[in-house]
Amino acid sequence: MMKSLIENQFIKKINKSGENNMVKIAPSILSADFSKLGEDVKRVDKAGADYIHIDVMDGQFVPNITFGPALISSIRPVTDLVFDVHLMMVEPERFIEEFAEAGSDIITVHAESTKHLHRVIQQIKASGVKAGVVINPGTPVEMIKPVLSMVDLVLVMTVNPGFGGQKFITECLDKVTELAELRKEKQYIYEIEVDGGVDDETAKECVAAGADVLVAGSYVYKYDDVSTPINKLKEAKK
Ligand SMILES: O=C(CO)[C@H](O)[C@H](O)COP(=O)(O)O
Ligand SMILES: [Co+2]
Repeated sequence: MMKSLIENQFIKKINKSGENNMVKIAPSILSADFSKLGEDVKRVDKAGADYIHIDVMDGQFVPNITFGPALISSIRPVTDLVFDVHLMMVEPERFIEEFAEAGSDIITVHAESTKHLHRVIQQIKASGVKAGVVINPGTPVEMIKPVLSMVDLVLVMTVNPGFGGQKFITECLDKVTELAELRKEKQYIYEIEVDGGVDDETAKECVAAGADVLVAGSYVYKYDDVSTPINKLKEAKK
């Protein structure tokens, strides 16, 4: 997608106090119907989604296998929405250029997945896309402090990664609050995204803690009319 369009959608909504005016919704296609994936992407686009969240799993970092760059390329023509690509793979540095080429707009890497987090973030930025860092429920914010000034997005996992449809882990919200406070104090520019177990109820807790972007898979795609869950999630900030 055009770089200027990404800038528009991505950064502009962060105002001077470091808080977004509205919450963004990132449906996870992990819960879409893979036999008609393009259609399922179009449906959430039409229903007002902000990002398309794409969960890449390698069967090693997490006990599940999903998509690679070829799938991202194949759905790229279907929508202009930001592709938010969540890499759950060991040593993501091996594939950053391929995922950027395939049409990613944001690539997020797990702090636990590489020995060279700082270098991978540099690599993502050099490939021309936004860079994000992800932390598992068992990982403290302390571990990513050295890279917070470099990233465009911080993703706080609110389930252990690997599967959709798991129960929300409330304790992770303390990290969202900590990241929101740090952003204000240090004038960082990252968005704070939460992923896992998000529905209309847990969304309110996420937004109250300081989340700017809500990933939701099973909650969105269980509805025939996906505008219903997307609107309910957006109401979490009203
Ligand atoms: O990264 C993920 C799992 O590792 C998914 O994005 C997440 O689980 C979304 O699914 P759900 O909203 O159903 O919990
Ligand atoms: Co995800």
